[in-house]
Amino acid sequence: MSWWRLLGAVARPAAGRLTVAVLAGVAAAGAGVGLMATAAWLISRAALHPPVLHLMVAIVAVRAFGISRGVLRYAERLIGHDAALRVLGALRVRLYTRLERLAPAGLAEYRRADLVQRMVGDVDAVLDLLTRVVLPYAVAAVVGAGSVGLVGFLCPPAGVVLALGLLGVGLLVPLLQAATARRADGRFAPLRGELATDAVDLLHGLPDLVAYGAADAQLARLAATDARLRAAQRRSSASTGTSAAVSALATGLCVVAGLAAGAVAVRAGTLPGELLAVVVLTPLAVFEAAAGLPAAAQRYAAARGSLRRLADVCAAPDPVAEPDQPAEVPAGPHTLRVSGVSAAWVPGRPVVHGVDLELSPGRRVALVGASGSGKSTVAALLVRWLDPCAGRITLDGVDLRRIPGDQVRRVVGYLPEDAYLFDTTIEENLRIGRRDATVAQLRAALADARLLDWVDGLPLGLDTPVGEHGMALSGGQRRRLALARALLADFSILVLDEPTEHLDEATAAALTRDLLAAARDRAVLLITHRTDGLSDVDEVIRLGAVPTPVAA
Ligand SMILES: Nc1ncnc2c1ncn2[C@@H]1O[C@H](COP(=O)(O)OP(=O)(O)OP(=O)(O)O)[C@@H](O)[C@H]1O
Repeated sequence: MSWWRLLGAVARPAAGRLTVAVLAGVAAAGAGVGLMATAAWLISRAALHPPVLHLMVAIVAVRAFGISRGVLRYAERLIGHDAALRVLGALRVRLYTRLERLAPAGLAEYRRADLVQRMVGDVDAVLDLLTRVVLPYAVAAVVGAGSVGLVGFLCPPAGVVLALGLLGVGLLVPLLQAATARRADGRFAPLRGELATDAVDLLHGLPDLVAYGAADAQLARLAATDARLRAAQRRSSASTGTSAAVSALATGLCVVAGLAAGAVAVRAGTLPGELLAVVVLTPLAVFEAAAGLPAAAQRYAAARGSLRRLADVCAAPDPVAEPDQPAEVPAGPHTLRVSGVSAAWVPGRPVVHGVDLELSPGRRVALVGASGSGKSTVAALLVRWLDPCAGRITLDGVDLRRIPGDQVRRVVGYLPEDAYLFDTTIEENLRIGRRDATVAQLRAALADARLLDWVDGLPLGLDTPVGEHGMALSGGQRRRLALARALLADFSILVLDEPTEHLDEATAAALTRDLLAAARDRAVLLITHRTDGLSDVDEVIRLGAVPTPVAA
């Protein structure tokens, strides 16, 4: 998807508001030009001492233009920002929805900090694009054309001078600026993404970097990226400064040239003397409206770089293809059957081969194997984050490829090894599983995960904050809380990925026992490194080996 298509798609619902903002901007700038023209005429005319009644219309017009200019400018800002913020919101939702669809397999090539930079900084660039590029250019184009018409009507040569000056400031200077600074402006967004990634890497890895004495090298890398960003900013600022100077010069030249053309016209008798000031001073107000155009052109280049990065994410291919004609998820109880399945993250390089397993209500299956043997890949297949490259997975006889991923994930719940706990209360973390759960249901899930006594003993109970990444809890408590959340969501089939990783033997054995008991009549696939303590499961499947029935 190209960046302008993306912008068009998210901006369409706000097109009406944007148009009103442009109209208010045109009216405000028009009032500015009208104020200057009327005031110029009024001063010239007043110098001839006419009866004051002859000046009344102009006096009232000056007042009306002066007051309405401020009011209209306020309206333009208000409506323009309202429209742009709506577009921003729509773009953020679109990007988030896309990330949701891509995660996790489709995001492998992106760094997290860079994605955050895209979500925040690059999306914000759209605000700049609409309020500081589109609006000023639209307003300057309309007001410029109108003013050239007015001045040209009074004194054609002065109109030509004004038209040339406006073309110079609005088109020529931005084009020259783009030629000198386009590369620098377009590099801002990627360089900011790189800088964010380096900074987050440094912060996360700081203890290891300090322990190995490698912090200086990482800092040097960060400094080098920062230096490249500063160099780009310096180049861009130099070109902005030059453009501002050239624009000011062009404005001055236009006024002088307009004065010369007007004076010639007055001498030739084609322009009444009191209109000379109108011809000379009106361009000042028009150039005020056009003065921001070179900076707008620069912002355009930077915003285009940001939008391209967003369009890249939106155009990234889906890791799994959603069905054209989706099948209904059959009513429970559910049975998931995996037959001769192979899977690859990279096409042509399968990492699991010929896996068979069945998860029917109440059945517990353990999936064991060495690190890297593909256990988590099997989990990804079951929740349809990945489709098999050979073999078949069915849910109650329906091929999983025919069921939309979201619906599969309503039946099959995945509890990853590092289930994320949000930096909020125990209750809010549980409610991710089921938003509308009653307190009794929350307590029941905690009881099933053997966490209720501990929560009841806390001074704040369910309102206890868990800290960033659940750091205020022990490793075992974190996993039990994540399990309670999964139980609350009431999936028919639960895939538990290394739930006892990094726990001591006794805690791990107790947790495994508890979670298998808590799953009750649900089907459970327990992925684990540990081969001991699996006496409670019905079958142990060793990846790459023949399945070993443990109990009937
Ligand atoms: N999102 C991904 N993109 C690309 N390759 C991946 C992805 N996830 C896993 N792999 C690759 O698939 C292979 C199997 O990895 P997987 O995580 O399934 O193994 P595992 O048995 O769960 O390992 P561990 O026990 O260490 O967690 C590895 O070679 C890994 O590099």
